[in-house]
Parts: sequence; C-alpha cells; structure tokens
Amino acid sequence: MTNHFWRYSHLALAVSSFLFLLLASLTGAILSAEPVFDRLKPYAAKNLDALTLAQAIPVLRENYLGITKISVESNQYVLVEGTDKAGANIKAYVDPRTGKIVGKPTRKNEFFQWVTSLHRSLFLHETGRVFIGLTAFLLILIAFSGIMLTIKRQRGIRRFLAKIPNDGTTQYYHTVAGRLSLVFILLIALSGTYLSLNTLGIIKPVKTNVDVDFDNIKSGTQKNLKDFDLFKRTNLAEVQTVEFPFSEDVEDYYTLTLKDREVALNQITGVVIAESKYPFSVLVSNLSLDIHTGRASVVWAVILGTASLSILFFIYSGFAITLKRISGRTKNKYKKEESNYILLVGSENGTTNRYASAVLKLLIKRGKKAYITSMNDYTVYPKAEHFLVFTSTYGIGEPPSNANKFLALIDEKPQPNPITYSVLGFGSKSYPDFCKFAFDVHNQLSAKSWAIPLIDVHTVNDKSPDDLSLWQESWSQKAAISFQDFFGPGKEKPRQLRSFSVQSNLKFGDTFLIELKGGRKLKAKSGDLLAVYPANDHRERLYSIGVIDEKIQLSIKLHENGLGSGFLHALKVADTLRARVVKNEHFHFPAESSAVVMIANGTGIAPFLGMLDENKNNVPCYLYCGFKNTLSFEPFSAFLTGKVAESKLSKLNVAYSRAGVKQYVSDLVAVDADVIAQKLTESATVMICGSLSMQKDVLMVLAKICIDKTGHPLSFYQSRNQILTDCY
Ligand SMILES: Cc1cc2nc3c(=O)[nH]c(=O)nc-3n(C[C@H](O)[C@H](O)[C@H](O)COP(=O)(O)O)c2cc1C
Repeated sequence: MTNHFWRYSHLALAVSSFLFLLLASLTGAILSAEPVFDRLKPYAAKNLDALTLAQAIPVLRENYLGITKISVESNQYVLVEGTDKAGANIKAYVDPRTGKIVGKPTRKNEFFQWVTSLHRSLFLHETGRVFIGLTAFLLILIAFSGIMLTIKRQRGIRRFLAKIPNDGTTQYYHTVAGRLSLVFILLIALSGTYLSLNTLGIIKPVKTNVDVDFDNIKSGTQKNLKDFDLFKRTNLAEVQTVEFPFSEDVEDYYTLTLKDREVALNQITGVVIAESKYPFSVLVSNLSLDIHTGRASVVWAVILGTASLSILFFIYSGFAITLKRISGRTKNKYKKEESNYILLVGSENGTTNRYASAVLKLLIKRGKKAYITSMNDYTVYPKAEHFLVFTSTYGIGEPPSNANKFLALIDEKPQPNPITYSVLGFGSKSYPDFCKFAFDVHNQLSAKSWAIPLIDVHTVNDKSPDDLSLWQESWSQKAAISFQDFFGPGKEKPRQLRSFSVQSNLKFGDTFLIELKGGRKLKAKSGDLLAVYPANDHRERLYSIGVIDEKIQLSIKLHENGLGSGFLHALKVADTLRARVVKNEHFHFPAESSAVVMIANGTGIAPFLGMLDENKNNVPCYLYCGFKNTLSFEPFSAFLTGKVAESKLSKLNVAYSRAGVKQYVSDLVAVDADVIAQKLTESATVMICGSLSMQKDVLMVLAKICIDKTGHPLSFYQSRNQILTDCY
C-alpha cells in the first residue's frame, strides 16, 4: 500500500480519537505516579522473591494468634488479617520477616480515585468504557500505521532502526520519538484494549476454584509448617493470597492463590490436595493489569508515564505537521483556462508549497495571470506560456504523493502551444537520491516537442536560501520578471558589488573573450557565475566564469540588441566594471572523481577552460565541445592543445555544426557511448555547460546510454551529482 494510504490512515485515526486520546494519555500519565507514591510509603516489603512461605508463615503465626488470610498486594504490601495475641481483630500491613506491623490500610487517595474513574469511563459508566476501549484499539491502529510510515520513510523494514537524517523539522522529532516509544505505546494500547474487553464482558476471564475431593483427604502426624514442600518452594513474590484453614479439622485446608494457579494444601501433612491452573484469559488479564497500571514495578510505572506523555507530544507534533502541510495551499485568483503562468507543485510536507505560493503572489503582483495547482492535477492549459515546476523528492528518489501521476500525465496530455518551463527541485543531500524526481521531471519535459527549457534545472538543498536565490536570479533574468520585492524564503539580499578591471577583451567574430581582475580578496572558482548590471538598475545578467591565473575569464556571444552582451562587448582594457560573483557550488570541478567528462557548446566552454587549468592532479578529463566552425573554435584552440600537452586534458573532441562533416556535440557523445557509460559506472562526473537546446539533445543521448549500458536511469546519476549541468 502507498505512503499516501498510510499517511491518511494515520491522520484520520488520530483525528477521530484525538479528544479521548488526549484525556486518556493525560490521565494515564497522572495515574502512573500512583505506584511510585505507593512505593514511597514504608509499607512495601523488600525482596519478596527471596522470602519463602516456609520462612514467613511461622514468623507471622508466632506474632498473631489467629491468621485468617495473608495477602501480598501488587505494590508489595503484605496484609495480615486475623486476631492478635490479645484476641483483638487486626488488619494490618506487616514486615513478613519480623511480623511487625508497619501500617494500616487506608482508603485509596481520592484524587487518584477520581482520575482512575475518568481514565476508565470518563464518568459515563458503560458508554464511557466503550469509548475508552475504542480509543485504546484506535491507538493500536495509529501505532501500526506509524510503523508502516516509518518503514516507507526508511526504505524498508530492515532499515527501520537506521539513522534518520535530521532536518530539524517537527516530522523528524515525531518519527524519532515514535520509534523510541513505539513498543511501550503498543503495550499500553494492547493491554488497555484487553482490559476494556474484560470490563465490557466481551472476554470473560473465569477462574475455576480448586475442586477438593474430601473423601481422599488423609490425616497423619502434624508436619511443621516450615517443612511443607509447597511453602518451601513458593516465595512471596509469587503469592497473591494465602487463606488459612477455618478450624483444625483435617477437612479444612490452606488455599494458596498464586500468580498462575490456585492450590489447596492439607493443613496436617502439607500435601497438595487439589490444584487449579488459571485459564489463559486470566493470565493475560493479570499481565495486562501489570502492564497497563505499572502496579508491579516502579521502573515500569515511570516508563508508562513517559510513554503517556510522549502520546501528548505526538498529538501536538502530528497536528503541527498537518497544519504545516495544508497551510501552503493557496487559492487561485485566475482560472487555469485564462492563465499564462502555470505553477505545478509537488509537495509532501508543505515546504515546496509555501515557496511556490510566494512566487505565485509575486507573479500576480507583477500583473501576470498565474495559476497554481498540484502536479497530479496537471492538464491541458490553453493559454499557458510558462510552466514553473516546484517539486520535492521522497522515499527512494520518488515523487511526493501529489505528484506521483505527473510523469504519466505529461505523456498523456501534450500542450497545444509551445511552453517554456523551469524545474526547481527541493531535497536534501542527506538522502542518496538528491532531488531525483526533479531531474526525472526535467528530463521527461525536455523530451517533449512543445516544452522549451527557460533555464536549467535547479536544486535546493535543505531549503538553502543561496540555492533559492540562484534559481530566482536565473529565472527572473530569463523571464524578465524582477524578484526585487519578493516576500518569501531566499528573498533578495542587498547586493554587494565589487569593482573589476578589464584586462583584455578579444573579439573573434560574434564571440569575445574578456579577462577581468578583481581585488585581492576575490574568491571565485571556475563554474561560479558573474552577475553584471549593464544598465545599473535591477536588471541582472549572469555569466559562467573560468578562473585562470587568478583572473576571471568570460566567453560571450554578442547578441543583437543584447543588453548584457552589448555592454560587455563595448568594454575596453582598463575599464572598470561593477559586478558580483555568485557562488555556484554544484558546478565546481569535482574534488574527488575518477574522471571528468566535459561537454560544452559555444561559449559554454568558459568554465571548463578554468577547470582544466585548475586540474593540478591531472585527473583524466575528456572534453567534447561543439562550435559552428573552425573560426569560432579558434579562441580556445591553442589553450586546449596546450592542456593536452600538459596532460591536464586527456582527449579533445570537437564537433563543427556548419563545417566539414557537420556534427553536433551530442553526436560525439553518442559515438563514445561505451566510454561514457564505463566512466559513469566508475563514478566519473559528466559536466555540461552551454545552451539549453544542446543540453536537451545531450541529455537525450545520455538517457539512452544510461539505461541501455548501465541499467540505471539518467536521474540516478544526476541525483548522485555525477551529471552536473549549467546551461542557459
Ligand atoms: C521521508 C523523507 C524522505 C526524503 N527523501 C529524499 C530523497 O530521496 N531525496 C531528496 O533529495 N530529498 C529527500 N527528502 C527531503 C525532502 O525532499 C525535503 O525536505 C523537501 O524540502 C521537502 O519538501 P516538502 O515539505 O514540500 O515535501 C526526504 C525527506 C523525508 C522526510
């Protein structure tokens, strides 16, 4: 059964029993203090398991003239009833080793009596008992559905006790505490249910009294009590009551009520004259009482109290989780039929929902017609121009439950118009399949003819504000929608711009290479981005950078009327530029990788130039790059040949799309399918930088290579950081 089923069962059971569960656990926690208070009184006898009846009874008989009954109560009080040496009636707690009176039985504490009634029947007699019994039963089901949810969360029963990644959420504490208290809560619930079945008369535990055959009772010489075999074998911890014979007549006998049976004993010879073992139902009933009340052990009573308090915590945290989950849902202002921006959300616990809702509000504030819905409600949107997909990943790289039909739906329902899309994945690197579902969505959308990627797939690790703002910057640049007054997580921070001086600006047709030098404390790595503000206003342009000899190198294509490229193209040596470096951790040269496969087209080669320069350990690097013709490759040719000579680049593969055999870089990748598959299985990293259309083609080729030659889907490697992309 699905996670969804268990989640809703868990919630529905908790909601339906909430009030009774609250009362029962609160009163249960209070009642667990009673055995502790009882044990604090000086009446409890110590080490009853080390004192036999053969030792205790003679001592008590010496002290009291006529004993009618000895009772050993569950709190280890030993009660003697009968007459004392002066012939006066007594009913007192005694020390069974000395026979001394230690206290007199008193009425049960009124407060505990009141709480007990509330706990057992809510003061509603039979009806209350039914409700309480039902609550105990529902608690079993809640615990069971909780176990199933934990198994799903932990990806299998064998990993049930494995470490749970601590993301600091209420859900984490709910799960961890649940696992710790599970056994105790189950015992409370099972014993409570059984006791309720007893009190409601559905299960009737019937003790059969000993059946004595009076014709067979034999007399003889009076044996000393301390020599009675059964008395020697039975310690006081096993005893509930010992009823003494009424007279000295041989037909009167001792009746011993033990934990598991009743025994009749000849008072002259000490021989067992009858025995009746309790039926299973009585044993279970006694055990349930011990378990449910903690009457037999202070330690158990404390555990019970803690477990009852933990139920209160689960009620609180469970509702907090649900509230968080549903609070992110937003009402739509526009209908889906009229909206141009469609926000598709996959969220299990509400984090992604809340972020998507903040983006929706921003779009509406900017005057856009936007519509938000969960990914499973995906349909055909006649006026849609942009899809914004926000999704988390759960389980073994699986979709959240409101997105589990999405991949099938996009196959079933093609859009009538071309639509740009962007996918933002929410996940956590504590899980092996980081944002895998977001990659699955991005890959599947990129194979659709109607879907045009607006920006590369982005991921957010543990709600990182830096990751969120990176997506915002990339998306707002392409969609021309400012996030300036965005009110949501990862909202814009004040920009701290630095000055860069232009070292060179070399032009090669419509491509140009700029070298920039920042101040001494500049920390930039190849793969980071440079944010430039060409009009000195909010409009930002991002460029991938390569760092060579502590200088930032940008490789840019001049676009007609391009705001950013036009501005940079016009820069001259010694000009200064105000800009900032945006960290792009996910696209740095991998610190530990058996090999690196670099795939680029056009100016996307820029970060790889810096990375090859950085390759001090000569990690095997394979570059596949695509250019229009030899002229557009020329700016990089000498540098790359030099890196081959230095063994920093193992193999250089160049495709020209408008010259010679007319190939694309994806064709080169397809030719080397075997090599790339082998590298991937050897934990190599594939890095792709360049245009989104090139990425689309390359991902399709890689998807085929992965599935055909390694048996894993492409997203398997993407979510393990083995396929990194930075495309625009
Ligand atoms: C049970 C569980 C399983 C998860 N599995 C993954 C996973 O496989 N990959 C991943 O990147 N993140 C995983 N995460 C992290 C979530 O995707 C991340 O916390 C996300 O922000 C949750 O978003 P939501 O609240 O919108 O569902 C998991 C979280 C939980 C609680």
